[in-house]
Amino acid sequence: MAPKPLNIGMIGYGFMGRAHTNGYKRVNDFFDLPYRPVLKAVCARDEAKAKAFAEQWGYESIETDWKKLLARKDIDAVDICTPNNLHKEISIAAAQAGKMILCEKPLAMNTAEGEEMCAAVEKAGVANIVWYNYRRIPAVTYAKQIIDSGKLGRIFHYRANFLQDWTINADLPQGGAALWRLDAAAAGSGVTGDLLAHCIDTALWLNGSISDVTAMTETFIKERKHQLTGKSEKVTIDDACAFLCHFANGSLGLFESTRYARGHKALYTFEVNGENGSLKWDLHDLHRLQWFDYRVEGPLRGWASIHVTDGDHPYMGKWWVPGLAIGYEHSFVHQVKDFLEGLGSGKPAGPTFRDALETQKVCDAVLDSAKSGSWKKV
Ligand SMILES: NC(=O)C1=CN([C@@H]2O[C@H](COP(=O)(O)OP(=O)(O)OC[C@H]3O[C@@H](n4cnc5c(N)ncnc54)[C@H](OP(=O)(O)O)[C@@H]3O)[C@@H](O)[C@H]2O)C=CC1
Ligand SMILES: O=C1CO[C@H](CO)[C@@H](O)[C@@H]1O
Repeated sequence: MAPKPLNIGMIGYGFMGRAHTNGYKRVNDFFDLPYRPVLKAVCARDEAKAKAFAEQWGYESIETDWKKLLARKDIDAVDICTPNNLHKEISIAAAQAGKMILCEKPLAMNTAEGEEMCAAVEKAGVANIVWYNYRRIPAVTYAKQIIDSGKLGRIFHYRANFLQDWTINADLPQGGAALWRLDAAAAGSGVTGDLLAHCIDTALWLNGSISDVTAMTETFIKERKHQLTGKSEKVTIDDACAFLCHFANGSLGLFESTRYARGHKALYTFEVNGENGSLKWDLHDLHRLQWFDYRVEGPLRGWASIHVTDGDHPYMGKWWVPGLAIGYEHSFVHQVKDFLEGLGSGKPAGPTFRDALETQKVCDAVLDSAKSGSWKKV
């Protein structure tokens, strides 16, 4: 049966606007799905840029006011690709307008906002998902399958890093286009909500819930010129954050993120150590899963490198031939695929707003702990 059209209204044409649109455009060419995204409208304040984006990527129309987009009868699903301070207002209005919602991460600026957003989508009964896309890199999904099969046995340790170096320059301003991530009013927090949120989402998915945390944060450059006011203003986001935690399954967690790790652009790694084995993954080598199986006897026991590109690996059967790798952008194609399949089957793909609220709660506990210098329950 031909897939049913699903009209997308996307807000924001930046980094994520491109990544999501690429996902919408390619997904039906590779996967058999009950729905087909239709690029109905893109919305942003800058009309000329929105028009140029619509032309280049194939959107049928543009809007410059997201409220007008939500009022349109021909939009089924709203995709929120704006800075974090708009996620709540747009999500709640979209839910009230009966639209499905695909919202970028972090879900919200804080837990209180996230709670309101969950209440709104649940009251309206609209499909919802948050773009924690790293779950859908085949090697990460495969790690989930291995852990869920029980092969690792009891889990002792979970550790993750997300390292970047793009804010070391003290002359970099804060606020405004592109640099909104340095402005707490637009971002909510620094690396905690921007980068650790990804690590936390993956960790909760792979290793279950986190009970309590102790954290430290640092803001290395204390003042930066603000692009919107033109004045030098205090920087209130966290430039670096590290935390320890207990998972409900008894394992210990260790997480670190910074934008001051010279030489690292986007080094996301995680490692899980269990009684029978360990797993390691690295975004720079994203199709590979390192696997140590203690139950292998004799001199062959050691770290093995699984090239997650076989037809029976998650998602891979629909791409090329075994052995040929795919990349970062495919995680967004896979997220669209899972969302559309969830609509068809009635079993919603995660992380839903409610799932992503758990990540938000951990982020808030981490920031609270760093402020108070004490352990915080999640
Ligand atoms: N899942 C992931 O791995 C990633 C997630 N993200 C998340 O995606 C979101 C967007 O990030 P990113 O794409 O990098 O941001 P960009 O700065 O690249 O793009 C932001 C977009 O939002 C638009 N925008 C801003 N304010 C408004 C408004 N009031 N009304 C309509 N449009 C508006 C801007 O257009 P204009 O100025 O013309 O209005 C711009 O197109 C963030 O929440 C971020 O955390 C980001 C990167 C990776
Ligand atoms: O995954 C990511 C990569 O880095 C970006 C910032 O530079 C983040 O916003 C994003 O979520």
